Amino acid sequence: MFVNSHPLNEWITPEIQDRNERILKRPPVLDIQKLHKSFEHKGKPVEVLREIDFTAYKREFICVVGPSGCGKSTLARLVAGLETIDDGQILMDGAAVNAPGPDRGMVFQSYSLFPWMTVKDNVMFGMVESGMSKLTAESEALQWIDLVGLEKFADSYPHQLSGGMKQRVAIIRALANQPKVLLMDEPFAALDPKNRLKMQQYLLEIWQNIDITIFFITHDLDEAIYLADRILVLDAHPGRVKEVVNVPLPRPREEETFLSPAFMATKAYLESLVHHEDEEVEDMEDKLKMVRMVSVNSEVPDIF
Ligand SMILES: Nc1ncnc2c1ncn2[C@@H]1O[C@H](COP(=O)(O)OP(=O)(O)OP(=O)(O)O)[C@@H](O)[C@H]1O
Repeated sequence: MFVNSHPLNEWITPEIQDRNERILKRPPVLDIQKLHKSFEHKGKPVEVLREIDFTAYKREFICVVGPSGCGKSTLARLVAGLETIDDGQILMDGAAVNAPGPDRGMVFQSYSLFPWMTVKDNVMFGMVESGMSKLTAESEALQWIDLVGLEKFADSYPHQLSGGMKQRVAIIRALANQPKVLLMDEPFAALDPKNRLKMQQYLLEIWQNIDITIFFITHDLDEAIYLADRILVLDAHPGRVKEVVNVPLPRPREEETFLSPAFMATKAYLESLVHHEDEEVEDMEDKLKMVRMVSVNSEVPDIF
């Protein structure tokens, strides 16, 4: 008989299991089906994504990780409707994606704010474009600006803001248009570790308070574990789904989450999936053993 002995199962408590099951019963929001994508390179097609199948459910937080060049950004751009699909399909609430649309908001690493507009005008922009009156858009924009603590900067220009502030504006600008899915491609990669953590905390807080599914690309495993309900792990050349990992961590997540044995076990497991798979399997087993010892002794040794 097949026995399910996934290395992370021991960290899945009944509460986490219950939450995971509830998420999978929600309506699917983003449904990627048998997706293929190739690019031309020196006159020849190079396959970047092969047969990607993945479904994200309402209010789920998904992170996508994988080795450099495995097609993470390409996948985000396909979902955004910025690239054409070669084969397969992407459905948003059951409707095929073939162009950008207001149901998908986007935030990238490079701050895509309009430099000639104030913070308030940047946030208002999409709402006014979609037909909202300037007065209503302004009042909504100010509420969003308050939500991320930037009320004193509503009339500032992007160049007067720090990197973290700019990303807060980029996030609320995307959210102000009420998308169903927020696509984020390495949004915090340019920030220093302290500001990065702050931004992750902001994002979790916002996400917990609004009805949004987040599809977040990162190469940072700590970031993925801290944020996600499930992590889509891609393989490279061509990019394929290697595994979808359920994150065995309760919510809300705190800073201490990074030190928990379940976090460390998840990181060790993801490292074994993402980096040099073959030679690191034994190494991962050692790390997982160590994590088990730590949880028994409930002390965190310096080696972590
Ligand atoms: N417009 C394009 N034309 C040709 N090749 C492209 C194009 N966009 C991406 N590629 C190629 O597709 C592959 C996947 O790129 P992509 O940026 O999606 O990977 P990634 O996983 O996001 O990488 P990284 O983690 O390094 O950012 C790379 O080999 C890249 O050179």
